[in-house]
Amino acid sequence: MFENLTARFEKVFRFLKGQGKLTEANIKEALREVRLALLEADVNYRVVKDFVSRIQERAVGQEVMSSLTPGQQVIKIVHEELIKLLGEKAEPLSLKGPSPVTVLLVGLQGSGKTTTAAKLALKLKKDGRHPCLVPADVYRPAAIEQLRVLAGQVGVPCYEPGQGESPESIVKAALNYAGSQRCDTLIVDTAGRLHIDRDLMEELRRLKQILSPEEILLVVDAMTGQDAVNVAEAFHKELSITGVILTKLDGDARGGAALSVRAVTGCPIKFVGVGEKLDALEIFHPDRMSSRILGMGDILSAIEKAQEAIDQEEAERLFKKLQEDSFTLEDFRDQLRQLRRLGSLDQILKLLPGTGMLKELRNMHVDMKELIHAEAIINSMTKEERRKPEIINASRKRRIARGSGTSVQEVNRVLRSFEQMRKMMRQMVGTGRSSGTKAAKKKKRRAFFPF
Ligand SMILES: Nc1nc2c(ncn2[C@@H]2O[C@H](COP(=O)(O)OP(=O)(O)OP(=O)(O)O)[C@@H](O)[C@H]2O)c(=O)[nH]1
Repeated sequence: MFENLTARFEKVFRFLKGQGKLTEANIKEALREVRLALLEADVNYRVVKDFVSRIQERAVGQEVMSSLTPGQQVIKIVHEELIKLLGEKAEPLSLKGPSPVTVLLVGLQGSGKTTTAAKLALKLKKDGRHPCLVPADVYRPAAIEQLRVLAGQVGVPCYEPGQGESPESIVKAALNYAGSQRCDTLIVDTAGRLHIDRDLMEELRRLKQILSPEEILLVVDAMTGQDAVNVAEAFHKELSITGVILTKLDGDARGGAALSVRAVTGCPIKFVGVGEKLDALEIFHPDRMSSRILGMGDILSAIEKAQEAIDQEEAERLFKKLQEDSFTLEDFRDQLRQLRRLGSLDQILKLLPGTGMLKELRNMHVDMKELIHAEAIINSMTKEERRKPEIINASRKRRIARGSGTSVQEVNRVLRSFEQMRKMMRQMVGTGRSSGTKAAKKKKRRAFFPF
């Protein structure tokens, strides 16, 4: 998402930076490009018009014209205005009411409500809360089963409705159920329709009345572009939603919904869904998103993602072993496991400045299958072989390949990677004999474990 928009912005910025002195005509030309880029990204027309005119007003003013770096100043203004458009700052969930507090999830069919309910439960659980899932979508029985399965995967309780129970009765019973399970937060998944209709809105209003939810979050599919904004406007009018969760931001939607929803409805985007996996829900940070869209990267999110996946203590332990030259194939396997947890390296690369433009990096990804094979190969070795790989001769290689269901070539590849890594490390740290200063050693360690 946003790739086209980012490429267009980068082009405009190159043009602006290339001008020693900016004239009003230059700025107008650049802003014409900005306007076109936003319209092509499916941003709401009114939003684009206001956004561009705000930038124009500031860009042709004193602030820029008298500056020594006018191009940079305009870029700064675009960045600031984009942050404002996206909502200024991250808006956390408000879960302060008496226990259990309720989060009501609403939205059209297929927007990702059920998945998002489970993702949210996982996030709250990680934050130390005790959420409970409530399926109130009685029109699609599979939705109840889907939520029950997801609750099992996330490890949170899920209320089981009785046969033919109405949504109103489900949520009333779920309030008692939450008490019995010592849950402090109810996350209620409601029914979706293909279009907004009267019956649905009335049902949602009744649920709202029973539950007095702290949060009513509208789940919208970013891939639906302008429609997402219309849906948000309609739900807000009927239910006074407290926030929006934009799903499928990992897809190739043009991004218009993300850029218009806040401006059109006045409701904050609180979370974004960035994948089908249950941990693919992120807090929406307007400043980080703005940097990402403008091709300035989003280093903070990249660091957070990597830190979540990498066990720092384990990384330190492995580094120490490398430094002491006592790194074995067992340690190599531990490291591969960490890499596997990192999962989508390509997602992290996308968050780094400039890399969005590099095609080869964009297409780069950690080949999970290869990592799994490498682990199986190491698992098929004896303890002695893992500690002293030099004893692995041709017949041992054949045995290891058979045992791991791979080939001798693959075994050779793993052994080669392991050797290369050791060699590289010896060069970097001088086999632990390096008498570098503490700071130099720290720098070397960073070079190896960039996170
Ligand atoms: N790529 C991607 N897929 C998502 C995301 N969120 C949800 N999905 C997928 O979207 C599809 C629909 O999600 P559901 O959670 O079943 O949608 P729903 O809104 O509950 O649908 P109804 O119960 O029919 O109203 C599923 O295949 C999800 O895996 C996301 O952030 N990214």
